[in-house]
Amino acid sequence: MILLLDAGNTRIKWRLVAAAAPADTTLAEGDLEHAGAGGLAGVVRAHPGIVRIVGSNVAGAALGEVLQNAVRGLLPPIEWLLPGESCAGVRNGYLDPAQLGADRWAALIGARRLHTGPCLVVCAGTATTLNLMNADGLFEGGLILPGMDLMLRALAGNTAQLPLAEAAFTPVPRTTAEAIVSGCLHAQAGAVERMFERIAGQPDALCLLSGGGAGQFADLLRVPLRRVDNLVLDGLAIFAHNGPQATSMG
Ligand SMILES: Nc1ncnc2c1ncn2[C@@H]1O[C@H](COP(=O)(O)OP(=O)(O)O)[C@@H](O)[C@H]1O
Ligand SMILES: CC(C)(COP(=O)(O)O)[C@@H](O)C(=O)NCCC(=O)O
Ligand SMILES: [K+]
Repeated sequence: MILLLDAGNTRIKWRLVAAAAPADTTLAEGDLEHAGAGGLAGVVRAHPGIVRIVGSNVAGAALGEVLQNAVRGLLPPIEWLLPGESCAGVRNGYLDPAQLGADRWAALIGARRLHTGPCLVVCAGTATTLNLMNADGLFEGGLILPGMDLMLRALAGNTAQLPLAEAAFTPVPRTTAEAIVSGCLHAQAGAVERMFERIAGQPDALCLLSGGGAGQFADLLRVPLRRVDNLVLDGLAIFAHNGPQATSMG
């Protein structure tokens, strides 16, 4: 079995897949808090038969080291996905390919397997990223904005009168909490819809939406939409089976 790790800025998501391709069957999955990252050892011990760990990490080298130290002596070094020029049919259009977040790169690799038409790959996590990929598998570029929770916390933490709001989306808000929540949801959904306009006229254009925050604004989106549980882990599974092995970091 291969243990896949998606270390994001809020949580570490993990998934177990078979060592032989195709790896589209999830054998087990879960998540760890950053503070509990050492618990990766427990995940490995609880699932005998893991032979490799393949991961992406955008949460810093220190967290990568904690994860690596947790499994030292149990398994070979974690193979970290590092964004490059191309992988599994996806080409990286960033001016400096290495500058792209490893999670965005993995999500694009996962997306390409699910849809070969033009797509907007949206990952709603700590940050929300919107990534445009054309029908040839070229990642053309994309956007980064604060995720919904970050937007809410930025308002609460930097104003005198605004609370950390909890409310439902309301078209024309008449309370502060509704105004905040609806404003931030419009910002998330609006960014998606505006970016999707770039491909909307093309045949088979699709928005793929993934990430822990996806459920907060999925219902608001007026675009052809497919929800995917975790595109980053999907892409890591493909990388694990197709990509170069044994890249270590941290
Ligand atoms: N159990 C959970 N723990 C933390 N965040 C959660 C949970 N369930 C949903 N969320 C939402 O998911 C977001 C984090 O999504 P995730 O994809 O894990 O982010 P990241 O990849 O940046 O760590 C949070 O901002 C929150 O809105
Ligand atoms: C944009 C991100 C912070 C998203 O991280 P996440 O919300 O998934 O934790 C991460 O992909 C990142 O640090 N990217 C590097 C810069 C870039 O992709 O251009
Ligand atoms: K994200």
